[in-house]
Amino acid sequence: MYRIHCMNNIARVGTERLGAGYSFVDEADQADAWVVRSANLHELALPEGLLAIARAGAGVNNIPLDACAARGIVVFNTPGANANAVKELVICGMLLSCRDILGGAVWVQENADDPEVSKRAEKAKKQFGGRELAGKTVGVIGLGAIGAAVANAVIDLGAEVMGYDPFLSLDSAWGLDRRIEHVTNLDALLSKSDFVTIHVPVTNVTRGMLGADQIALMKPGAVLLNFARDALVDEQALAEALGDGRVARYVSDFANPASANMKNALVLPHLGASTGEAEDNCAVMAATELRDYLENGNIVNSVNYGRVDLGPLETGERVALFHENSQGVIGEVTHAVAARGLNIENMSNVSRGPNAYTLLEVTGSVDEDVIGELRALGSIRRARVLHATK
Ligand SMILES: NC(=O)c1ccc[n+]([C@@H]2O[C@H](COP(=O)([O-])OP(=O)(O)OC[C@H]3O[C@@H](n4cnc5c(N)ncnc54)[C@H](O)[C@@H]3O)[C@@H](O)[C@H]2O)c1
Ligand SMILES: O=C(O)CC[C@@H](O)C(=O)O
Repeated sequence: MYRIHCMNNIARVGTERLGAGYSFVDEADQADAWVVRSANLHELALPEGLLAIARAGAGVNNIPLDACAARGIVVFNTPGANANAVKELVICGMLLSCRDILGGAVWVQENADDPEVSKRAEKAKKQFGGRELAGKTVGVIGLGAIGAAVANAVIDLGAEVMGYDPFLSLDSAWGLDRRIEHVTNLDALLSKSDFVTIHVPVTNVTRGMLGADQIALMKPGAVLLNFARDALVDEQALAEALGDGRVARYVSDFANPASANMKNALVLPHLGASTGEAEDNCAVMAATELRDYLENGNIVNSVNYGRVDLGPLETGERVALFHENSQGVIGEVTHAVAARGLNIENMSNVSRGPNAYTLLEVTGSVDEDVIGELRALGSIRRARVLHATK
């Protein structure tokens, strides 16, 4: 029985996906794995027995990835599972910034009791008008699951699209509409776009990537949309640009004391992934990843370890080893296993920086002595044996 602790509530289809071999515990330090949405894990102690963390969502800036990797705690996310929900809200944000739709709706509410409201509406409406998205240039920074979906959608609405992503994956590239102009210079995108929308993860490299210098390059009257993370933008510099009208609007999914008080800003309470469909997708994907790791030793969609996939564990046993990425470790491991009369049928090894993971499929019985011997090797940080259950 594996014990799961949910740091945030996740959709029921996800907990059901975990199934009979799983129980939910209230105490984080008693769990084999954590499931999390946006809770900040940076300040929490990582319990000795914690094997994995699944982020039901895309962004992992709330999780100490390196500290987890060093301890052999695999961190997963759910790539693309909430992308459609975010795409729809980004399009909504663009359209809301084109005309004063919210102002118009408030005007109607305020005049609801006036029997002359329909006549007066025809006069009042000119203050809420604006422009169309069609024919404008939209600059998309980051063409992953969300950015690519936004780029394709706005091109279908008649906009011109410039896309910037120096690390574009082959999968994303295949899915992009051919009419999207691929730009390699962020400054060019900023100076030509009527709408700029950012869809990159926040990392030590991207933090503050839209700083005062980049904001100064934006086309006068442009709109900036940020449904990725607030830390990507220098919001103090942006407040000044919004104040003097150089940037017309800021549409952000991240309420904080700075953005909530900005002039000409439309700020939402982190609603991008808040649809039933996205929550279900994320919860099911997170649960599937956890099961595959806990039961089979496979690592799929991890953000701090490479991919290992030996398929389902149907017969025999597997040994999962986290170790230093250093010369001679694999030799020591295979030697120790062979000395115990176990035959390695299949094996996969991945490394990322100083950390490595090796999954061995063996015939023969892996008893506690073997595991104890492996653990005694100086380079091994965590060893676990997995038994076929069928
Ligand atoms: N508002 C929300 O509720 C919500 C929901 C989902 C995701 N997000 C945020 O959006 C981000 C993107 O999500 P996604 O699902 O598209 O992730 P993704 O991993 O599919 O795409 C990110 C893209 O950014 C690109 N990139 C990385 N560094 C870059 C750089 N310096 N310049 C340009 N491109 C760069 C990558 O190559 C990748 O294509 C997440 O990391 C998360 O922070 C927010
Ligand atoms: O869980 C959420 O509600 C937000 C998730 C979102 O920010 C993400 O990065 O996937």
